[in-house]
Amino acid sequence: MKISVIGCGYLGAVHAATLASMGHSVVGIDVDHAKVEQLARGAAPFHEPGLDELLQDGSATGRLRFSTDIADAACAQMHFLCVGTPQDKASDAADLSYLVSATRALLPHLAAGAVVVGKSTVPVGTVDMLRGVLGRRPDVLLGWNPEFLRQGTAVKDSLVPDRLVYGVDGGKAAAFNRSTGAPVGVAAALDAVYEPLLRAGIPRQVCSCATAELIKSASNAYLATKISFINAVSELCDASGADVAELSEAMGLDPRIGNRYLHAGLGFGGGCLPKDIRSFRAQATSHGVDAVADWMQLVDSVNLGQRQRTVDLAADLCGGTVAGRTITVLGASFKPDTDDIRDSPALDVADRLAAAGAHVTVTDPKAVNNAWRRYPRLRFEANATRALEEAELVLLLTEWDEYRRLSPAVAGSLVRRRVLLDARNALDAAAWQAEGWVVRGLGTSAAGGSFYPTDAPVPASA
Ligand SMILES: NC(=O)C1=CN([C@@H]2O[C@H](COP(=O)(O)OP(=O)(O)OC[C@H]3O[C@@H](n4cnc5c(N)ncnc54)[C@H](O)[C@@H]3O)[C@@H](O)[C@H]2O)C=CC1
Ligand SMILES: O=C(O)[C@H]1O[C@H](OP(=O)(O)OP(=O)(O)OC[C@H]2O[C@@H](n3ccc(=O)[nH]c3=O)[C@H](O)[C@@H]2O)[C@H](O)[C@@H](O)[C@@H]1O
Repeated sequence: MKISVIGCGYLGAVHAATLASMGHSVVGIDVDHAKVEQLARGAAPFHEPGLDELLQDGSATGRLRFSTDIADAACAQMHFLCVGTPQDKASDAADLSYLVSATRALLPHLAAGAVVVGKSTVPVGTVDMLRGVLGRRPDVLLGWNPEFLRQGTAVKDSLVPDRLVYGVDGGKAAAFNRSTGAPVGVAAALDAVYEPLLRAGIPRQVCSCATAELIKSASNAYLATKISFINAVSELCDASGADVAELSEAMGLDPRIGNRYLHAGLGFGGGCLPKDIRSFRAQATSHGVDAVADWMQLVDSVNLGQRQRTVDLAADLCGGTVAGRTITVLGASFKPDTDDIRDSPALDVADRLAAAGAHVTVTDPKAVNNAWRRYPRLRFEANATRALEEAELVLLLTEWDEYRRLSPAVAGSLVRRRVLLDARNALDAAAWQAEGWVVRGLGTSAAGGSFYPTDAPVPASA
């Protein structure tokens, strides 16, 4: 099928490349000339494992090309909208201006009966709004197919997704021919696009556009909820002498709970979860659903609280203040296996430490080039060994494999003081302690012995 993908960032570039790998003829359109030029050369403009190979295959087979000219989308019958929907500068709501301008730009190039499907994450009601933008083109079909890929595993997540969601006008009842049961309209077009995935047994759920929009928002809100829940509990663990890693491992063994997104630490960042929970909050508020709005507010504040908790713990480990201390931060990206620094918890913490007077060196295997210009207070060093030299405190803030594999003995020979704050609870604390390191984590610093306050009243039964 001839397909256009409008917006070739972290989502769109991967979507375009995976569609080409499924045998479709794809043109990716973006307004960013540098990005398009790089993609056209078969080089991903960001670090995403497996993407370079897919781009090169697509270009070698002639099935994948990129352009800055929206007129090049005219050859396609199917168009995927993948532009950004960042947080509005003045509120919690999503900024839909890129979506509106991309749809307006596409409008004059739509063939008769074309299908336009959005993949960007949007507030409920966006499809209805865009139908207005499409205006006098009742022949054009519009639907929503939210995306659930994660950066760092985006190629695999696209080729083997957990599920496909199709939001179509009229929902499930309108998506299939009453007598034959065959899909029609947007559902039929999406089935044709994803035929190899459906053949492999990937489940697809067909629903109304409003439901599809909310499935995506609610999914990210739930993931964020799980993370903030365990992080709130981690604070209780610290206050009571329990260990959150052992706690979450045991909780996760219950299949009704599961252990994924139950890893306590510095919390979530990135270009999606933070802005999506704020957008969800704004949606709930505008629909008068206070419970969801309050819930999202709490999830957000617990998450941001983890950053200050880490800064406070760093000060404790430096004897009360970080001012004048030499600190090394391992990790700058918002999670491992990506160079994306959007709302990176690691950089936020590093910058707060520098603002408090510490001399902070940040190292990262991939994200240094993205970060150094935006954080003038921080010193960047791509080489972890050099970054560790003379440190009085080491913070692990993004758990790249390279840092998980660090030898405590070698690291110990580089630093001035063997003090480690593992804010991702990712390292083997015992192995580091055996090399003379003082190790603290978030919710994992139970020092053995009782934390029962000595002045607490003795229970009557004791
Ligand atoms: N990054 C991710 O892992 C995922 C992102 N999403 C959603 O996908 C959407 C895009 O996110 P990202 O790819 O991360 O953002 P991004 O910022 O990396 O990419 C957006 C791209 O759209 C381009 N663009 C803006 N206006 C345009 C226009 N009028 N015509 C053509 N191109 C235009 C930009 O130049 C940029 O390259 C967001 O709604 C996000 O929430 C959904 C699932 C996963
Ligand atoms: O809408 C999106 O853009 C995407 O957002 C997330 O994907 P992503 O942000 O790429 O990365 P995740 O692996 O979900 O991690 C998000 C953040 O949560 C943190 N995290 C994750 C898991 C955990 O147990 N604890 C934790 O703190 C990570 O360090 C990271 O900062 C969702 O997982 C995807 O399903 C969704 O498609």
